[in-house]
Amino acid sequence: MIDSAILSIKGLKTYYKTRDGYVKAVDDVSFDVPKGSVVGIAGESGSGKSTIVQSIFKVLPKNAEIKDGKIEFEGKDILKIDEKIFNKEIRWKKISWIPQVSMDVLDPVYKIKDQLLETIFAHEDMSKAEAMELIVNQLKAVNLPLDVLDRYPFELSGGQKQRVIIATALLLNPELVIADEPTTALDVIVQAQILNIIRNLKNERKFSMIFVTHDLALLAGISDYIVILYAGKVVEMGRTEEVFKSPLHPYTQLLLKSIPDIRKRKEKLQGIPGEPPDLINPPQGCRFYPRCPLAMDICKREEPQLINVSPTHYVACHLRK
Ligand SMILES: Nc1ncnc2c1ncn2[C@@H]1O[C@H](COP(=O)(O)OP(=O)(O)OP(=O)(O)O)[C@@H](O)[C@H]1O
Repeated sequence: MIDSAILSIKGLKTYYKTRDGYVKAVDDVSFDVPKGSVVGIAGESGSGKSTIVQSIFKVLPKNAEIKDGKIEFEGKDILKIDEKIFNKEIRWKKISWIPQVSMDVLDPVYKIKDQLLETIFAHEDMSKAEAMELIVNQLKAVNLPLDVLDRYPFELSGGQKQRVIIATALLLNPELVIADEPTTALDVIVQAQILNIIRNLKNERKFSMIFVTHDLALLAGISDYIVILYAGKVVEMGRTEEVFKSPLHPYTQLLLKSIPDIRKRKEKLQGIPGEPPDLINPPQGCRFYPRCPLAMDICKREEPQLINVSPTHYVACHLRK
């Protein structure tokens, strides 16, 4: 673990109980978020990204069970903190969340002003005038006109809604912000604007951040570290430049090959052949071996452990032993 980590996930196992057995969605995942840094979590759909985020923010669906592990925030295991205390003192105040705009987190029957006021009053003793001052400053920070305050969510565009969600997430000056696919479902131009806003606010306010995406290319411009997830396991992690310049896991290499390169327009894009495994009965050895172009015999039998190839770069692959 890194000494200056604001968040340290250790051996986290989050499973979902289903009629057919447990879905091992997050299976022994460990990584740190160094204070002040942005950690990107990337992986295909179903790799467990949202399950990690929901475990940290303590908003897992009812059939989820945390089977093992710790999530230490500022040195305290948040899994052991009582829900009432977590809600009053940590959720939104110290750790906050920017979900996908399509998740409809804004309540359709309340005006934007009332939603923002409610977030403040749930956590802070403050007069309405003070709260309004905070809200006005926050809207300016995300480049929204003040007239959105008297509108309902359905009267806003996708990009405007996402700005309101960012404003809400940053209202109470959190120390850790979890951005969970914050630009998915927005068009390319709006995506770039939202990323810029997040980047600028991060530089200004110096919070730490987890940035979840299925699009590895997005992380090049925003993250300091990258964690690559495959089927509920960390297969590689390191500084962003290490992962981009010398990807070691065949899965990371394939993910990088599937990023379009605007300089080589004619190059044919490669998807990754095959499907992720069934997480109720995952393969015994490496979970990637059925799709791995470099699979060896040992990969079917033995699960590769994460090993260091530099002080900050880790990979779990038998090729790297
Ligand atoms: N409530 C649930 N009950 C059963 N299985 C679930 C539940 N929620 C998620 N899963 C399964 O857990 C695995 C991980 O899902 P998760 O949503 O964390 O992945 P993800 O990487 O965030 O995917 P996406 O990018 O599509 O959101 C998947 O196999 C998914 O089908």
